[in-house]
Amino acid sequence: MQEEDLWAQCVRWLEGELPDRDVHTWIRPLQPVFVRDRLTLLAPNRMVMDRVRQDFLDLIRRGIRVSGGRNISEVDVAVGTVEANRTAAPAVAESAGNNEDLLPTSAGKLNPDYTFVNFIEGKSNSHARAAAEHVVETPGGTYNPLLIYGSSGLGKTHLMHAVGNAIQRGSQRARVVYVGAEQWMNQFTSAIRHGRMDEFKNLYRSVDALLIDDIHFFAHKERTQEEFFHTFNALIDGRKQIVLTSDRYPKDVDGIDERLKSRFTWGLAVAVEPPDLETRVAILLAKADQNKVALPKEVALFVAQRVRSNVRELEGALLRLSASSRLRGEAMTVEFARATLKDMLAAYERMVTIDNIKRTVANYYNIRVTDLNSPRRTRSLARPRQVAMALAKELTQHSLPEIGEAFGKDHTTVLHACRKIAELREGEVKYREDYENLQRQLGF
Ligand SMILES: Nc1ncnc2c1ncn2[C@@H]1O[C@H](COP(=O)(O)OP(=O)(O)OP(=O)(O)O)[C@@H](O)[C@H]1O
Repeated sequence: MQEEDLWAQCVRWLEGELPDRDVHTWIRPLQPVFVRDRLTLLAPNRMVMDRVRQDFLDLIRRGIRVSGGRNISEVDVAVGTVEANRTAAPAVAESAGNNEDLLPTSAGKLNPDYTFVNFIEGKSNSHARAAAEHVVETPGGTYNPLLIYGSSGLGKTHLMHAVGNAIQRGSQRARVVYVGAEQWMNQFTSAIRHGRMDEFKNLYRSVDALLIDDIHFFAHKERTQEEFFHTFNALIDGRKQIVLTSDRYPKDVDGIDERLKSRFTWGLAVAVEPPDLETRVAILLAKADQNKVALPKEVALFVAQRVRSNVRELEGALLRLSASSRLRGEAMTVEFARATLKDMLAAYERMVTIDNIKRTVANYYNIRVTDLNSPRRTRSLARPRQVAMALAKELTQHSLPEIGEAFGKDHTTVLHACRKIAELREGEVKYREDYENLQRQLGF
């Protein structure tokens, strides 16, 4: 059996064993990588990795066995992603628990494919991209540190590497170090254990550009934060560039020291948002082109209309399409895409109904679903209602009048709600965060 089919079969088996929600939230985001008798499941972030390890790994192992994968002797989970153009080589961003990692020689390598040229620009990421390009022109200048924040799979790491690659190209001698926050912490603890703190400090304080991914990981790690605080100060004082990524605006990350939080936003903190439809189509077409996959525009549109949560999932969909079309020798039509991505699309469609949105929003704001339908206009109800309407417009295929009807309002009220929420998200971090949290809870 093809390895890809083995995983697909295992997922089908798991569907019979687990609630839909668990399959959608924890199992589907995993990307299988088979190397000989070993299966590594790449999780999009640490949270997924930890949860899968804790609650689902045994069941997954059973699923692999009953799906005919008896030759697979080891199954594990790591954080990482399969790059579309290197199917067999997983870029494992951080492998948890490897405390023996030491010093920057073992820091992550810059990914040469993560360049500005390969980064598709859209409304959702143009600020972040412009800021990143500015940093390349004047490293250690005004945008120091540059902090890029936003949900998973939206190109933060890509942009960070693009900065590193460009600085490196500009000066071969520049010492650019990229490292995940977790790896940095492991190196730090390892340096303490082995009495190599001087070496650790010297190395990290002598770089020209330090790129640290996922700094939200520093939350509640006081000693690591303390050490990072000193590294940070030394680099900023020396006018060396720092680039950071985080899954949230730093002020909203609990468990990070206030001094550090404020330093994170000394330079520029810039968000990447989920890409709009046009950008999703452009990304799919560009990735297809890079990988020499003949992807018709209408298929790109079909996929982009449905796979909306993040770019990594778009890449996953493209990978599946190109692998199956090659394997089966079938042309890439919309029908073919519909059949090949059936599971993935079903999960999306199942998740997002207006009722589901109402339930999720009501739960988030601690109000009752019936409050969302009531004509009362108090702010505490009106805002969640507007948020629910805006989510319904963005995440479902329903028209404005249909959404209006579901809330007992007319379509102009829905339109007004969408505009109002867009404006609030633009202007206030709190609204942006609430909206993104809700999108995430709804599977986007
Ligand atoms: N605008 C874009 N153009 C081209 N590729 C993109 C774009 N945005 C994201 N990608 C691709 O999507 C994948 C995921 O992006 P990346 O790893 O940078 O996300 P991230 O925001 O760092 O996510 P995480 O927080 O989970 O680490 C990468 O392969 C990246 O190349």
